[in-house]
This record gives sequence, C-alpha cells and structure tokens, in this order.
Amino acid sequence: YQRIRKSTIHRHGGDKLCYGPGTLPVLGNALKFLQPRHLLFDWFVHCQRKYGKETFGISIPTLPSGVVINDPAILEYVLRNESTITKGEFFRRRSWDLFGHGIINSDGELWKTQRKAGLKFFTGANLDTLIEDVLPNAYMEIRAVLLEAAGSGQSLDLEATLLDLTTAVVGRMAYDMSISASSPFSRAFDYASDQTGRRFQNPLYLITELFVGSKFRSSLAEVKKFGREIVWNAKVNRDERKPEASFSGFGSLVNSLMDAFDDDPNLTADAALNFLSAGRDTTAQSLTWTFYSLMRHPSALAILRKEADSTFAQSPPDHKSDKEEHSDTLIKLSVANLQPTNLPHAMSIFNESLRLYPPVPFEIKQCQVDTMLPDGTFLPKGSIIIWCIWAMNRSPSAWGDDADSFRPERWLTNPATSKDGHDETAKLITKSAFEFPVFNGGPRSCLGKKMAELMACWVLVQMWSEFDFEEITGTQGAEKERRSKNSLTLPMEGGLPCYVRLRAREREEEK
Ligand code: HEM
Repeated sequence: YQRIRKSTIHRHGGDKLCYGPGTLPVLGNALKFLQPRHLLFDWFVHCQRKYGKETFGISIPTLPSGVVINDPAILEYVLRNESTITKGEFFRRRSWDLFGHGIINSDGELWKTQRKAGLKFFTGANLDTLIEDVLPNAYMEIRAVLLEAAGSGQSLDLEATLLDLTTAVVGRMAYDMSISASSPFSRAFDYASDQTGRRFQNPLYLITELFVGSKFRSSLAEVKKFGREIVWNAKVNRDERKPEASFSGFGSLVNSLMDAFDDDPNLTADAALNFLSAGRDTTAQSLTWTFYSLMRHPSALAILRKEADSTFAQSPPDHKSDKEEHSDTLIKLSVANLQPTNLPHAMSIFNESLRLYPPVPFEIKQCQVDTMLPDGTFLPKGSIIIWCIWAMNRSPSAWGDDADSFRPERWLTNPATSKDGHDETAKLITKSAFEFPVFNGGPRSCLGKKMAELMACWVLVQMWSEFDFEEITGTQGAEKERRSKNSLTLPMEGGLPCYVRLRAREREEEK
C-alpha cells in the first residue's frame, strides 16, 4: 500500500484531491485540452472560481499525472525550488525543436551560463542606449507608416506594427542586426511557435505531425537557418573589430553568449534565438493588448494623456515630413523620466493590461524528486505542476469582485480623486512576483522585465501623444472581447486592425 501511495498524487491529512470539473473516467481532461485556447482559458478561470486557492488534479492519458496550483504561496514554493522543480522533460520534449539548448528550455549549468550572459546585457548603460537611441530610431520607421495611414485613411494592423517595432529593437540591441517582422524568419517563427503551443494541448502530437507537420518542419528549418545567420554576423563584426561589437551597446548579447559558449555556433544560435523570442513577441503583444484596452476605455486614455502632457510639456510634433531626425520630432525621454514614480498612471494601465492579458498565459514545471507542496499535496517524481496566469490574474479573492474588469486604478494608492481622474499624488502599488506572476518569479524571473516596462511607457507616451487609434469593429465578432490565437504566448486572433488619425488636439490646431 505504501508503495502505491508513494507513486500517486495524494493529499496528506486525509483530504481528497479534487479533479477539475468535467473530468471523465478514462479520458480525464484530454478533451478539455483539445478545445480552442480561449475555451481552455475559460475552463481554468471556472476551476479557479470553484476551488479558489486549492490545488487540484489534472489527468490526461499518456501524460505524467499533475496538478494545477492557484495559490501565490505555493507558486512561491515551486519557483524558489528551482533545483528540484524544473522545466523538465515534459516541457523540453515539446519545445526542443524550436528552443533547442536555449535558456527557455534549459536547466542546470546550461541555464546558469545563459542567465549570466543575459545579466551582463541588461545593464543600466544598455537601457539608456535602448531609450535614447535604438527605440527612437526604430520608431521613426513605424511612425512613417502611421503617418501614411493617417493621411490615406487606410487601416493598419496595429499588432503587426508593434511587432515590427519590437523586432527591430531587440534585433539591434541584442545582435546589431536589422530584423524585420515580415521576414521569412519572422513568419516561420510565428508558425513554429503556434505549432509548438499546440503540442502542449495535444497528447498525440507526434502522430498528428506525421501527417500535417511538413510546414512546421520547414518553418523550424528556416528558424534554425536564421540562428546561424545571427552567429555568423556576430563573428564577422568581431573579426572586423567593429567598435560597437563589444560587451556593451549594440550586439553585446550575442557577444556575451559566444564568449560563454567558447564560440560554439550551435549553442550560441539556440541561445540567441531564445532571447529574441522571449523579448520581441511578449513585448509587442503586451502593447497590443494595452492599446486595445485603451481604445475600449476612453477614460483611462484621457488619464494617460493628461499625465504624459503634464509630465513632458512639449510643442506638438511637425507632421509635415517623416524624414526628420528623431531628436527634432519626438518627445525626449530618458530612463530616469520613464520611472513608475514619474508615470504612475501609465504603469497602472500597462500592469492592468498585463493582468488581464498576460503574454505568457500558462506555465509548466516538472518534479525531479518526490515533492510535498506546502498545502500537503504529495507529488511523485515526474509529476507536472501547471499554473494558469490568465486564471490566477482573474481571481476574485486576489483582485476583488471586479477582477474581470479593466480598472487601472486598482494599481494606485491614491485612486483618482480629481475630476478628470488624473491624480498627481498617486503612487503605484507593487505586488510580489508570486501574486502577479506575469514576469515569473524566483531565480528564473524574466530578465527583460525592466526593458519591457521602459519600452511600454515610452511607446504609450510617444504614440498616444501624437495619434488617435480607432479599433475596427463590426467584422465578425470584433465588437466582442478579442481572443488570443494559438501560440506559446498571447497574439491576438486576427491582429488588431485600426484606423489611425492625428490626435484631435493637433487636428483642431490645424483648422
Ligand atoms: C511584457 C513583456 C514580457 C513578459 C510578460 C515576459 C514574461 C516572462 C516570463 C513569464 C518568463 C518565464 C518563462 C519560463 O520560464 O517559462 C520570462 C523569462 C524570460 N524573459 Fe521575459 N517577458 C517579457 C519581456 C522580455 C524581454 C523584453 C526580454 C529580453 C529582451 C525577456 C527575456 C527573458 C528571458 C531571457 C527569460 C528567461 C529567464 C530564465 O529562464 O532565467 N523578456 N519572461
């Protein structure tokens, strides 16, 4: 009896482990996982509301048994025990083809080496370069597209535009390369990411891919080819001793990675691709959902603009030409003036959007040894632990009865008292990484959190100061809550088609 008990998930103290609603006798939760992604999110939210913080079991035939956790204290335990509760084989097998030896996929020494190389990259000096040089230059390209759309009245896909921006920024910062979001690599990466995400929902993916996997395989080949190009480009730069190919500024990440891996091209290529994918998709998607939220909540937009206008008093930009230097055209922003103390309302809007639409909506870890969670749930070696950030972030016990509503004020100590909702004494509330796990927590917390927050504030201030965006609704289902399409992250299904106009303030002045 003891042997059987040690090989199954159970609760100490005699409490029975619950299983999610709709669990079937033999199939377990397999059918739930085959559903479209938004229905799976709904199911996790339903479970969260039914069981609160209680851990519950999940079972899918052919897969290791597992539990879903919902309690920040248990999540903290899981994330802090990185040496025994790791990414593991379950995750690695599914994402190997895309992420290979990269940081997202690795544990132990391989992970530590990449983490150290990454830490060298996210320095204060590099963040200054990002905000004062790389981001303004990359933005001038997409600003030209926005001005053209505003002039012609043509719609554009704002998600694609924001992805262009983050791809260009991460490409320049990390690899000193111009990368375009519409390149064959980017399209291949997008498809491969979608298919990799599906592997986590389909226990029979190995069989399915035998029949319908050829596009996936060619996309993976394209992605790997691009990884080799990054390394080749870095080597050329180093051999030519370009002054910027050093350990600070442009391209410094790939230099640190090559150094860490003794110039091994395969390891460096995998590592480089992982940083690119970790940084550009998540940031573009977080901005897309934030713009979407602002278009649907004009009062929050008014507060954002009030804060930006009063913090960065400026003359309206000259729209006549899109060829000027960014220094003549854009609001001058530095890392120091993009801090949350300076822009609490902008950060509250970004956080609230990240809460409702977390770019990494699920996480999975695997126990490398028999594990006892703090609530007495026993997990034999090999069990998986899942947490659904999408559902945790909508928990009424953690966020109140209005957890489903977009309400940036919940992030402020001094919720708006003035008539227009903008309060200059407001301060941003901080939450622990375990209560608000959008950037993960513990030793594997996101390395790019500060970079993402700075980019978000910069883009929100700059773009909304100059432009108005109007979501195109009326197409099928567009007026309803938008959904995410399948992926490892949270792209919007159908993108975010919008009309762009010069901000009304400027239009009024022009009349
Ligand atoms: C809003 C934007 C972002 C969000 C929501 C986000 C979220 C996350 C999450 C949840 C993880 C943990 C993933 C896992 O272990 O399964 C992570 C890890 C990571 N993120 Fe981010 N991220 C963002 C932006 C960035 C940026 C801009 C970069 C860099 C350019 C970056 C680099 C990384 C790296 C390197 C890791 C791996 C850390 C490790 O395993 O030690 N992230 N991020």
